[in-house]
Amino acid sequence: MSINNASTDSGLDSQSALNNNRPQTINTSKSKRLVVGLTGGIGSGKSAASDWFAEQGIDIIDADVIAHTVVAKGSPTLRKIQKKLGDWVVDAEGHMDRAAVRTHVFANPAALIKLEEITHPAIREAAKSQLKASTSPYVILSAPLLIEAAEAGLANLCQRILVIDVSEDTQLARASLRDEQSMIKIKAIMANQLDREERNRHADDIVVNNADLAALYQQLEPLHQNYLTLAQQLKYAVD
Ligand SMILES: CC(C)(COP(=O)(O)OP(=O)(O)OC[C@H]1O[C@@H](n2cnc3c(N)ncnc32)[C@H](O)[C@@H]1O)[C@@H](O)C(=O)NCCC(=O)NCCS
Ligand SMILES: Nc1ncnc2c1ncn2[C@@H]1O[C@H](COP(=O)(O)OP(=O)(O)OP(=O)(O)O)[C@@H](O)[C@H]1O
Repeated sequence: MSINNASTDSGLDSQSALNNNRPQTINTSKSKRLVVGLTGGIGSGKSAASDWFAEQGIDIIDADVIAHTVVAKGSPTLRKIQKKLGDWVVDAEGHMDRAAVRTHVFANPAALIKLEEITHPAIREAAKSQLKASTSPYVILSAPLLIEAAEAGLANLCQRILVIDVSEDTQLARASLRDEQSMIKIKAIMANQLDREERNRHADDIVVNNADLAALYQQLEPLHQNYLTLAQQLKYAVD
């Protein structure tokens, strides 16, 4: 069953684009909790957007953070990766050698698949338990591969998808400035992510983050109000 957002006026202007192809509906059969999936390519501004939602009191579940936690030193997930890819994935201190793994998997599609087959189920399980523990009016689930990793099922946990959209030039410039990584490495990661058009097609809401942070926050405010309304409707929906 799905319910309509009674006030179809979401308060969004044309710049803070609601994806017009998508009705303001939410699937109540999934959960009585509104989970908004937040996604975008590398360096698009997911963390900047998450930080703003967190300031509004919204719980954030960050798949990137979980992805780091599940491969902690001595974890079963790291042992599985080591068994699958080789002992070289672990450094002398027993930590995952992230730079070595990154270089290897983004140049070897088969190795990336092997890595994701191990990490994605672990990320999903951890995300599910964080969802259970969360208490805010709605929850943001931030994941770079929300749409790509359909088999990992993160998108299945979400009622709506919010995409942070940015031009590829801005993406490259911001990601390389932040990580001090070469354009080539960032382009290799981008090649393993959806292109903008395809990602935007899956969006319920789209925020364009080509300008400054103030412009980003200005677009997030009406979305936040809309999510609060949808969360209330979902809470009291009758199946
Ligand atoms: C390959 C790894 C070791 C590189 O680690 P590193 O510390 O250099 O990068 P980090 O994890 O901070 O990721 C940086 C960015 O790369 C992108 N990215 C990460 N994993 C992937 C992937 N499997 N496919 C495409 N892009 C990815 C994301 O935009 C992410 O924000 C690491 O990203 C990893 O273990 N990836 C597999 C787990 C995964 O899929 N994570 C994404 C969360 S759903
Ligand atoms: N509107 C903006 N104006 C200026 N800088 C920005 C803006 N949005 C984000 N940034 C900066 O760009 C960089 C990338 O943003 P952020 O870390 O939020 O992206 P991300 O989508 O979380 O990236 P990743 O997928 O790599 O984790 C950061 O240094 C951030 O401070």
